[in-house]
Amino acid sequence: MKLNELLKGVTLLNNIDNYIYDLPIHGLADSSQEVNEGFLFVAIKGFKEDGHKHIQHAIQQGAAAIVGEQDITDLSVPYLQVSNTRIALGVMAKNFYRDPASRKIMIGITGTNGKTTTSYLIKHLLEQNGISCSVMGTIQNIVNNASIKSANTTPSSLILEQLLALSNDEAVVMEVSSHGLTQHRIEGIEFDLCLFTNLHHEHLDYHGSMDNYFEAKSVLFDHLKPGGTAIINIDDQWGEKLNHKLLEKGVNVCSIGRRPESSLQIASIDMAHSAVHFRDPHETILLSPMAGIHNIYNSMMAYASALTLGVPKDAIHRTIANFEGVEGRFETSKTSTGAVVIVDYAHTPDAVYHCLTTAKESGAKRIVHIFGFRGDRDTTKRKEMIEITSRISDRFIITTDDLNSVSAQEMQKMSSDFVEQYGNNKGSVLMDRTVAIQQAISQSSAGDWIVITGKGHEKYSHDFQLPTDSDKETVRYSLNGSSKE
Ligand SMILES: CC(=O)N[C@H]1[C@@H](OP(=O)(O)OP(=O)(O)OC[C@H]2O[C@@H](n3ccc(=O)[nH]c3=O)[C@H](O)[C@@H]2O)O[C@H](CO)[C@@H](O)[C@@H]1O[C@H](C)C(=O)N[C@@H](C)C(=O)N[C@H](CCC(=O)O)C(=O)O
Ligand SMILES: Nc1ncnc2c1ncn2[C@@H]1O[C@H](COP(=O)(O)OP(=O)(O)OP(=O)(O)O)[C@@H](O)[C@H]1O
Repeated sequence: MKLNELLKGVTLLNNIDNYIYDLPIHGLADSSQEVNEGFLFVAIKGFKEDGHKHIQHAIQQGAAAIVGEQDITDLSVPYLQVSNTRIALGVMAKNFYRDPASRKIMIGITGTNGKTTTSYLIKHLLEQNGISCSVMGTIQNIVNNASIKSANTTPSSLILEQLLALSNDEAVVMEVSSHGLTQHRIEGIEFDLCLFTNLHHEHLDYHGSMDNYFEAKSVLFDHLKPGGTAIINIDDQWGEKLNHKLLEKGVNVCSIGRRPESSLQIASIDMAHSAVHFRDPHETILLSPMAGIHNIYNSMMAYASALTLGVPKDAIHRTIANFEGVEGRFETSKTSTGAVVIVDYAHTPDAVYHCLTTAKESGAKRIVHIFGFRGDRDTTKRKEMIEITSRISDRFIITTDDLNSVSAQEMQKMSSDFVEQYGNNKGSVLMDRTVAIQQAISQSSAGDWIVITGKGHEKYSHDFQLPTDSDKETVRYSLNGSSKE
């Protein structure tokens, strides 16, 4: 592609000679390590590194031109200065891959909790009803039915355009994180549906306040196509705020909630059968295929999405029933003594609350909760998490999650202090995650529920005593003596 085509929609801050616009560009890279002959290298000032420091490396690798933010004049290849390289990268990636999103049904989901679950539910409903669907999110990306590892919940704009170009699927459902939004990873993408699940305490280390976090999430809705629909849980206070904001702007909103003004109004929820009765406009019953009130909301969000895209109601009701759940989300095993073991990805106070409450509502007589804190991540949510577990569970064990740059000793001390201060005499600390799980399982009996939260589908990032790589494997090993299925 010629440089002038690539630059459509990009405002340059410096003057370049006209002949440069004819330069052929063979590829785009935002990492100097990925530059090949004839590529354009985009220098990004990141959180850890400054891409501008790698411009010479990119040129050695064969870069034909450089885009950056700094005022640079002495390069051996053309230099194009822009005010924001993350935005420019999005626009150029869209041009380079010829805007694949414009030929697809695009669905974006944001919110603190429920994005992954809702996206898998939507994929299921669409595919069962004849619409092939790619998924991009935390666990993996799935394109043309093949799994592709995901490094981020929301990929960089370059990877996103590459995945979209690869996809032959008719629809794409993607999780859109607040980091992704503030870092312009969806620059240039327009969505047919934008969903808001809820907003709770999370990532305040990054956003500073709930208001900033909300503003970051709201940006997704600026990416709605004209005529697109916003689907919002207005039982969430931030969802209600977003609903007002969008209605004032004249956006189509399908709101979900208990209030009479909800487009899909919940009349009642029957927890025993995971069922929601709603007025649609006549009373309808939707059965959630997964336990817990949070999953009833996730199911309603998916229902509203499929309905808006034209899937008939009866087909949705029929096909939602055979949804098999999502890896690492309330995954259930049973011990030989009749105790229940849950592996769940809850790592926010609200998710922990929902997970433990669901265990209780599902018949737990005694809950043993095993979880840990992530090093270097939002430390302000820890107290709330301990308060919640000490209120709902009968016993809790703080163990190791991802330490990141924090030492095991420091995390152990912090955990012990928190247990002592806020643990209501129910907590203890056992840093080896695998031993904590194994002991809890071996000491359990019928009626006990061992709820292991935080890691869900993820592999361990530390070595532990048992020869296992994830909570699921540790549970299997503790139950059967082997970590394999
Ligand atoms: C803190 C953060 O969000 N970082 C994201 C950001 O990285 P960055 O641009 O700051 O990267 P950097 O390492 O400082 O490097 C700057 C630039 O120098 C370049 N470089 C670097 C080295 C070199 O030799 N040559 C070179 O060119 C890099 O390629 C990069 O372009 O942009 C990258 C591309 O989009 C992201 O992959 C990366 O996510 C990191 C891995 C991350 O962990 N992010 C988390 C916080 C995150 O984004 N999480 C959300 C989900 C949150 C949730 O659970 O809800 C997500 O969407 O994943
Ligand atoms: N609608 C919801 N409301 C509150 N908690 C939820 C909801 N849906 C799921 N959860 C809880 O949050 C955990 C993570 O769910 P899920 O992966 O669907 O959310 P997510 O938004 O994708 O999370 P992340 O951004 O961390 O990947 C679940 O294991 C469950 O405990």
